[in-house]
Amino acid sequence: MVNDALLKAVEDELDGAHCRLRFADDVEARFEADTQRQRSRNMVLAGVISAIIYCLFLINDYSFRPEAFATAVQLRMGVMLPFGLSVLWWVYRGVSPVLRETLMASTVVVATVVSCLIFAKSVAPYSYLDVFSFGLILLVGNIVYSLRFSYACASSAASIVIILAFVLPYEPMPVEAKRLAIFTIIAMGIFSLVANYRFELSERTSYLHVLKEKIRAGYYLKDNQKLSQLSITDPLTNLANRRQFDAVLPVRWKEAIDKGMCMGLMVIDIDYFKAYNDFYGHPQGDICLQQVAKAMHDNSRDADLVVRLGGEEFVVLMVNASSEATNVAAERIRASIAALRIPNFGVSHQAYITVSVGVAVLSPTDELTPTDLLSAADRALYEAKRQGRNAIRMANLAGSPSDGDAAGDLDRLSR
Ligand SMILES: Nc1nc2c(ncn2[C@@H]2O[C@H](COP(=O)(O)OP(=O)(O)OP(=O)(O)O)[C@@H](O)[C@H]2O)c(=O)[nH]1
Repeated sequence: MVNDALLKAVEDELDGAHCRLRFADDVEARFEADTQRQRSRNMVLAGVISAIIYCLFLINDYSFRPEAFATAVQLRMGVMLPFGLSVLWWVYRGVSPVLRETLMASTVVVATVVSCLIFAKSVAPYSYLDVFSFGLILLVGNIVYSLRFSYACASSAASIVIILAFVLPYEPMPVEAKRLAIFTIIAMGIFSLVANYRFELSERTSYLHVLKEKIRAGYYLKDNQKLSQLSITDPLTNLANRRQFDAVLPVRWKEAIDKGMCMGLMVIDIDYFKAYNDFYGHPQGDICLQQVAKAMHDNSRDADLVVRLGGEEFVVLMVNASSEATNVAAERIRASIAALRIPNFGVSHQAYITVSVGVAVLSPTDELTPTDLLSAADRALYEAKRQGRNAIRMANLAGSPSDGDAAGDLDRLSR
């Protein structure tokens, strides 16, 4: 379910959560998926503790009804214990929610039957006192297991009917004691069901609140990521903006020093863009900037940072690029923009939009700064403009990996 729909569903549930013990199907499925594992584990732990205590009741069997002790051992250890442990193993392995609740509720009913059989088997004088303890079985199902409310109601009702069926015809027990025991058991059943209801309701309501906050936190995170992305992106061209360039350049510079790599930088400026703007108008100028930016982006490697510094000036930052590779990349960009064949009637009827590129490549050291690289590329751009535009010029830098690159070669490349 997409988060918007889920959030709406959760809010709807919260609006009506004061008495509902089942969510709409989508939210219920999510609730089960999120809580099932922990719930099964809790139930198994509660089941193991209850099984131990159930078996410890053999001590009472031994002292109250020694003549039925053998039967009690057989029923508690030979029937109830294997049945209960099998159910717990099954639940631990993972079953559907319906089967989990049914299996756990069945242990309550089977424990009631087993306890009633032991009780009915004995005619010892105080054996009937055991009936008062049957209410504990209801407490286990409703509070210790915390069965879902409907299963708690069903298993409590079934257990009470079974107890009535065994206790009412049991002659050695005085009528007053029967009445008191049955009242006590029914009262325990009702009180524990009230607690069970409130527990499930608060569990579900808390879950909804937590889920709602989680979904909202997800939104905030996404919004923050979006905002961060916006703050480092040029809105017109979607290229990186100057802020991103200023943040990334020192990092890549340091990385290049550490790894002994060289760094290439192109400063790219659209030729006669003022004339274009004056002739076609500012909105058309924006479209032209977008086309030029796309060509730059499409003709750069993913690892290169393509930046709109401002106006019609761009930068491409290349790490681990030799002079030759940087020049080839610069030429690819220059040629791709010329190939757009965007007419620039502001200059002449034969003119098209072109760019001039200043290139600088060097191996960063602690003695140099990123500004040295930028200034050198700027000076090279000025040269390219001065010598006629639609050209690439390479800065002649001390420390450049190929100082000897001749401007003449670049001229040939660029024309
Ligand atoms: N449409 C548009 N124009 C812009 C934007 N930013 C800067 N400009 C225009 O870009 C033009 C830059 O002109 P100049 O700096 O004179 O450079 P040029 O005409 O390209 O000349 P050379 O660089 O010497 O080839 C100006 O007309 C600015 O108004 C923008 O975001 N959109």
